[in-house]
Amino acid sequence: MTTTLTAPPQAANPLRAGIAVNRIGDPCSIVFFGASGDLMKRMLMPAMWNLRLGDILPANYAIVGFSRSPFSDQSFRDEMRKSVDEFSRSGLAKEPLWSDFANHVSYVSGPFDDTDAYKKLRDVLEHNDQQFGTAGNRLFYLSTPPSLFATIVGKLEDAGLGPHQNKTGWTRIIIEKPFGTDLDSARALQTEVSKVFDEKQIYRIDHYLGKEPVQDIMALRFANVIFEPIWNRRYVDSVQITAAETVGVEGRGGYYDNAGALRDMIQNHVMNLLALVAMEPPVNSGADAIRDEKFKVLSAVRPIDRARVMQETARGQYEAGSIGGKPVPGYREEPDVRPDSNTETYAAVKLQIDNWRWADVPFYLRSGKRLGHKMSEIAIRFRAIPHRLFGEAGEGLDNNVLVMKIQPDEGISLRFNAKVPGPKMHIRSVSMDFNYGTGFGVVSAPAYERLIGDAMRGDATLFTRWDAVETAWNIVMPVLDRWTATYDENFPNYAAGGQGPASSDRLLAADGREWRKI
Ligand SMILES: NC(=O)C1=CN([C@@H]2O[C@H](COP(=O)(O)OP(=O)(O)OC[C@H]3O[C@@H](n4cnc5c(N)ncnc54)[C@H](OP(=O)(O)O)[C@@H]3O)[C@@H](O)[C@H]2O)C=CC1
Ligand SMILES: O=C1O[C@H](COP(=O)(O)O)[C@@H](O)[C@H](O)[C@H]1O
Repeated sequence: MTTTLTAPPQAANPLRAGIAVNRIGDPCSIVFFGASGDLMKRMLMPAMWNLRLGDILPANYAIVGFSRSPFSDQSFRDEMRKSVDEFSRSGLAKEPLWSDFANHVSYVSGPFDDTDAYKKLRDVLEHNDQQFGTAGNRLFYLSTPPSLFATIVGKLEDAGLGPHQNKTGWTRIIIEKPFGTDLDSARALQTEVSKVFDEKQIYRIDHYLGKEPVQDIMALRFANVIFEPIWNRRYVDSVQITAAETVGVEGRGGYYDNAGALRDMIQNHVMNLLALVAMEPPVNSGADAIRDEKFKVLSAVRPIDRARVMQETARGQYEAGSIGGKPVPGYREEPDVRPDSNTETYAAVKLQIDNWRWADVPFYLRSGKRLGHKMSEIAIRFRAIPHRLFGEAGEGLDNNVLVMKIQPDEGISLRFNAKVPGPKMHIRSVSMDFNYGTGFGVVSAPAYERLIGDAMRGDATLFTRWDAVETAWNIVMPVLDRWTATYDENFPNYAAGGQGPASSDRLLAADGREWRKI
């Protein structure tokens, strides 16, 4: 069978020239463990459908859902069609393509610790090789409660589905976050997974890495000559990394109340942003070269002194408030959250990187739920000008700030000072903005599409390697330990819809700085 590539729409905008879709995955069966779950419904199946629409799925593919719910193949397909209709960026699933796609979808029902269920799975995979030409290639996607990751990996091996038992094709595994709940549990999980899979076969997903503006951090830094010379302690005053959300726990209170913002966002997504923005240029653009540099810079993060955790961090928990004019309940009123919960829904941490490039440049990281706006960004604040030429006209000039806007309004913005038109020399801060949507005339694909496609092609660049996961846990552990051990009597301490707790403002004020407004 052959696959036709969809030609990119004709470029009216010169920036679009050269955008081509040529990222077709290898023939394979993809097995989604946790196929009846929330992530599958909202993200993973819509992503598969859009990969099909974009001709990024190979002609020889098969999709297998696996979970306990007793679906037949047909009732699972019907369920998946509903989720595509509701959540796919391409709108309602259209015929005849949907029926063709649905033919490639099947379902295995059973508990993840049941050996017989894996035998059924093995039969389905062998059948797929015959019927769809999937060539023995298998991609297992673990979208299940993390407590089941190790069990599933062990059972795959028991059923003869381990990568080293596969004599005809490749076997890879995508593992959802969180990879562990602390350093020890992450190491224990790694021990179990690595008994069956080699590092090159393991794809630890961090969906932030699949976001276009996050991938663009490397392009901005290493495909331009003007930024890298000033990307260091001589010119940079400080760096702020923010991942602010307006949503609360969205029906995931049971998970979140045992996680909190530090585990849920800082240890993985925000730490990956830090690594990309602070790392040295990799020796090439291969997965290992990039991940070597990410690991190196994370290793250079100064461990937070356990005695100073409360000075170097801030935590918060939201109380009832309003967002976009609508009242929302406090965290402790959310379903499955303990009424006296000590879990932080906001975390801020100040880090230092001990290397030649970044010595003495503070990196301020923050993430929180139920804040005033959704906003993820990296802001590089440059130093003040060394000499004031313009006397009073230059009083109170803002420092230059380069902002990489990850979402929403994906783009890059440079704040600089300019003369206000008129007879007098009056200077004011202005900004030069690039927006991905209008600049390239395309809407970015959701991260899961990019990441699943990459795993099908064996490109691990946008997945987190074990050494980085371990190092990121190492960085947050002193904070986790101290926060867990100390009940915060001030909780809840910020109103939903606001800027976060006052303690977070004090963290920066102590250094004579302020957070950017959310
Ligand atoms: N949902 C989200 O927004 C996000 C989720 N994630 C991660 O994705 C993963 C999945 O999350 P989510 O979809 O929300 O979880 P859900 O709780 O919605 O789904 C869990 C899935 O696992 C299945 N399952 C659970 N226990 C068993 C078992 N013993 N045997 C067989 N199947 C079982 C369930 O099947 P059944 O109900 O049929 O028993 C269900 O399909 C988690 O690792 C989570 O941390 C990461 C980022 C965001
Ligand atoms: O991994 C997670 O990410 C989401 C935020 O993702 P975004 O793409 O909307 O920024 C967060 O809501 C969730 O709690 C967390 O588990």
